[in-house]
Amino acid sequence: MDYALQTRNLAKNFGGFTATNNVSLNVEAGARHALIGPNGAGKTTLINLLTGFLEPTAGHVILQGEDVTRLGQHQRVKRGLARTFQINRLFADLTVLESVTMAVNERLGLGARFWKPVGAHGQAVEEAVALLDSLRLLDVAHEKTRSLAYGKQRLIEIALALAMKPRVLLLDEPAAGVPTTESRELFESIAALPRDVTILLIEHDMDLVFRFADRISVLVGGALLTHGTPEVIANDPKVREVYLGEAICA
Ligand SMILES: Nc1ncnc2c1ncn2[C@@H]1O[C@H](COP(=O)(O)OP(=O)(O)OP(=O)(O)O)[C@@H](O)[C@H]1O
Repeated sequence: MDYALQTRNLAKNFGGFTATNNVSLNVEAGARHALIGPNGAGKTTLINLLTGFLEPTAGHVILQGEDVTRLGQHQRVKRGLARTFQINRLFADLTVLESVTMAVNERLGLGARFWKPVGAHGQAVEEAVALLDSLRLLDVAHEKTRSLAYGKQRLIEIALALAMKPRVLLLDEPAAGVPTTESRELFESIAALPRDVTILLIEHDMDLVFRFADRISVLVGGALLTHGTPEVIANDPKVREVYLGEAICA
């Protein structure tokens, strides 16, 4: 099996509290893999361990077969790991095209030269335009990011992560705070991303998870409860017990 991202017996303690408990996760190359679990299950902590924002207490993170446990965040990005955040991190006063061009520039090592006219960096602009086109965002290219609907802003954050040309994209609640009317469209755009980008997604909205994911891992109390296809997860009594009272449907 070809895995894009794996953890081996990963653990994280905060003082005497175990937030990540011996997690061995396998994310297949090309998968749309969702990480679910109740509040406080340790999903964000696990993502932070994967990106290198947090150092594990024990265990390993393996990115495309390479042990990256000792590498910093920047080095993991260079090796193809990108993420989005739960909170909005856009520069409100830049246009969509300026924002994405800046991200491409950063990857190309040209620095974040957002004070220069975007026309100054032909290659980066061309690439940014192609990226916006693939996400059906060209019509808003010259609008300020702050003027856009929140669902579109979240999509632009994904565009910024894609500008890093990742092999693995970690999406931390991309639909958080997005009205239901917009979240469907947002997920359609995420579902249409090319399969050469593996996606690991944290999402609370079970309806979106079951529409989107082809693999699901369930975290409870910092440990992996189970994993499998959406059908297997939806019919697992252990999972139903955890989500008692919440709708789980395949
Ligand atoms: N820096 C920290 N110091 C101490 N405890 C922490 C820290 N970060 C997280 N925790 C604790 O670890 C547990 C897991 O938190 P985490 O944010 O990873 O869960 P989550 O599954 O992402 O939750 P949610 O769905 O609510 O975002 C929680 O009990 C949290 O209080």
